[in-house]
Amino acid sequence: MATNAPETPTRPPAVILAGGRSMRMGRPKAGLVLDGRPILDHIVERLAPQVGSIALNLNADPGITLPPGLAVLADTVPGYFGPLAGILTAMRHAAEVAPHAPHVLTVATDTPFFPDDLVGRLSSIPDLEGTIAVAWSDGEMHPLFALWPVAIADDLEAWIRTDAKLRVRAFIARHPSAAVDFPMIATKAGPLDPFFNINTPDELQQAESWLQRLKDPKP
Ligand SMILES: Nc1nc2c(ncn2[C@@H]2O[C@H](COP(=O)(O)OP(=O)(O)OP(=O)(O)O)[C@@H](O)[C@H]2O)c(=O)[nH]1
Ligand SMILES: [Mg+2]
Repeated sequence: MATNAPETPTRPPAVILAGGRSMRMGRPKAGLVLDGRPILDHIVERLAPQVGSIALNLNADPGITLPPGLAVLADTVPGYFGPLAGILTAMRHAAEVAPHAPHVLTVATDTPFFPDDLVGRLSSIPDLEGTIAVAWSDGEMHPLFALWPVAIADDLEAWIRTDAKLRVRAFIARHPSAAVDFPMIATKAGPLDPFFNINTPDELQQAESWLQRLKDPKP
């Protein structure tokens, strides 16, 4: 989605990762509805103030009308090679739409409570250039929430074409990286991990419950 903001290091291009098969959910996660609205609306709303442009990485029809103006990108290396294929697609897209942007941001379509200061904090690490800045919370890495140097796209493509396991963490370990820790969100029902992600119908119900708690006044 085009916004009026220029592409600067603090307003990077962004890609929403939704290219998986959604096997556990049983239907495309990009087509989920949360709080009566498409989950993509929640994601785009949170992302738009933080980034210069937004595209959506998808490999199948999500079965809904997409938010207007969202560029849709199929994997540049087709064959469901996993999230790294989505990250590569994001890097290739960024190189096209924002040739001077050193990084591209990725977020996942199934993680609706991600921080509204995600980009600000990821891009504030020292020596950002050439570094993968990755979100953490509660002692866990969230490797799909990261700023990726576009310059490592060819290395990633070679890795996808040759590595058997295709683990995102293993790819990150090949490059300089920095961890940025995000706090839990306080709710009346206890702490909510901002990177709570929805994989199953049960987790979709949990997300609905968290949303109602977030609407309550802060404890
Ligand atoms: N581009 C792309 N993205 C993928 C692929 N596999 C998973 N992803 C994305 O990676 C993220 C994490 O994957 P999961 O949460 O396991 O989603 P999923 O693979 O669709 O769901 P399951 O089939 O239930 O594992 C999600 O945003 C997926 O859309 C793939 O082959 N290509
Ligand atoms: Mg998966």
